[in-house]
Amino acid sequence: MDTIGANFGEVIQPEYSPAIISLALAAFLGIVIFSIFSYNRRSSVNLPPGNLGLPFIGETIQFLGALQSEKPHTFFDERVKKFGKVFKTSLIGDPTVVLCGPAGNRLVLSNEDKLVQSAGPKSFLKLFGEDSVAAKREEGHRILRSALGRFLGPQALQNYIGKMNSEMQRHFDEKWKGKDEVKVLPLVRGLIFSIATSLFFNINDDRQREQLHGLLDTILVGSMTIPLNIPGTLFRKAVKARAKLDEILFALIESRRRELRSGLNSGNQDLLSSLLTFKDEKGIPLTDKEILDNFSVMLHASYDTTVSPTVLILKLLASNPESYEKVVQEQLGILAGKKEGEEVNWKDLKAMPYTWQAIQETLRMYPPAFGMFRRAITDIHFEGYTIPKGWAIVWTTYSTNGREEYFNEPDKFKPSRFEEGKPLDPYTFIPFGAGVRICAGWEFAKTELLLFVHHFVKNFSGCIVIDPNEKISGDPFPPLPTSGQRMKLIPRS
Ligand code: HEM
Repeated sequence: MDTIGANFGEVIQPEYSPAIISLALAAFLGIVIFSIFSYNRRSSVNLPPGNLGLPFIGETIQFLGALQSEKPHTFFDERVKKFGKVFKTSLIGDPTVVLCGPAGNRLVLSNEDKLVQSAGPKSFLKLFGEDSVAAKREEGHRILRSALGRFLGPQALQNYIGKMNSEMQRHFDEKWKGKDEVKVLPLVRGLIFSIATSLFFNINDDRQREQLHGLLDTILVGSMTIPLNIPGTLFRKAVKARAKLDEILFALIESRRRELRSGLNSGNQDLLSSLLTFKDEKGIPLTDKEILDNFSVMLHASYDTTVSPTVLILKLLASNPESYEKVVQEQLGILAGKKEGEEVNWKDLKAMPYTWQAIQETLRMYPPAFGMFRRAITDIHFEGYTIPKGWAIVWTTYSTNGREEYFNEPDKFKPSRFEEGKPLDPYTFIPFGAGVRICAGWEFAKTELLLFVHHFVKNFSGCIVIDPNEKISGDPFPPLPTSGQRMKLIPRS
């Protein structure tokens, strides 16, 4: 694993075995004891076929190993071939049923709080917070979604597009322009993080941004390890980083509260103001813990997921000149209607259908999220099998996105498959999930990705990926070029 955060604040050296081993150990330490009792007791029910793997460890190593490889879908493909689209396994300490294909996706994503509820690894919950939108359920989840919706909905986004534009332009001016060659991944990481800190907290100071970036990286590393809070572990480091992050963010909360009280801030300036001024239908504001946990989860959820398609779309366009030319023509058409220095606006984003098709095709070929875990809250009967109450359930993008059954010539980059008037079968293309837990930031991500491509085309007439065969793999997810994707740039004259 690469050293993460080496350029920022705290330098983090991976001193222990990688995430995959830690998670296996976590399983070994007995998180699954419950599960063993549970499925032995229920041996009379018609469980789906599959392999529960090694005692305690289950198939966690194979699962995370596949997600870290160039072919992350193999874990699912091999088992679908052997057992069918509904199979059992044991992952990260839990007996698990994986549901593949649109019918399985529909079952999980349209039955939140009826048949299933959110569930995630313990280390993740501890570090990102039990009061975050990703962890809360039922009414608590609904309230947090509506609090975040004030900041992430299309109405609010229209107010932030100017800020996103200036972050992008500044970034290209400072880090890309005048260079013959760049390493894309670290640059895009910096850009996406800067946009988050600017729009979430109105932090514009580079040193403070770098400090937060270092803390987030430490938390991300720790969230995929054994949740052992003892000196020397990566988890302990992550817990300390989360405490430091809270300290910084709490100071921001206090100072913003003062500004809001004295009328110096309008309440819709950024995510911070938006959460501080939110009240639910009963007039109850969010607690400080809810605000902090949601900052933490928002920083995480908006980061690598967006970095991955932002980097990979350049690779895919560079190797598909016909598609690249169409994107260029669309973007130049928009620029032609602008005065010197005038930036694109919300209306212009609606006039980028082909660019959006190319982004969707990138998300299809390289889904940033493999899917998500849920827990069965009742016995579920599906396709002749029973998924026992308490078992984990996985829905996955990898069961549809790359399969010939749903996408003709799935290995080819064909943005036209997303053309208007060519409806896709429901639940076959769901990079952002679906239903009540659909990604809260999907429109934010769409705006960021469209603006990134726009600014790239505005500044460069072309690019060449130096190593077109560079490995793309997750650590354990989302997919990223392993050497950072070096590219030659051709400036637009
Ligand atoms: C291309 C970029 C992104 C992708 C592919 C993506 C994908 C996803 C997926 C698959 C989920 C889980 C859905 C489930 O549990 O079934 C999710 C949840 C979430 N995402 Fe994103 N995401 C992206 C960007 C963002 C951004 C930019 C933000 C914030 C600004 C964000 C905020 C969230 C939040 C808060 C949740 C939790 C929602 C809930 O549990 O109700 N995401 N995302």
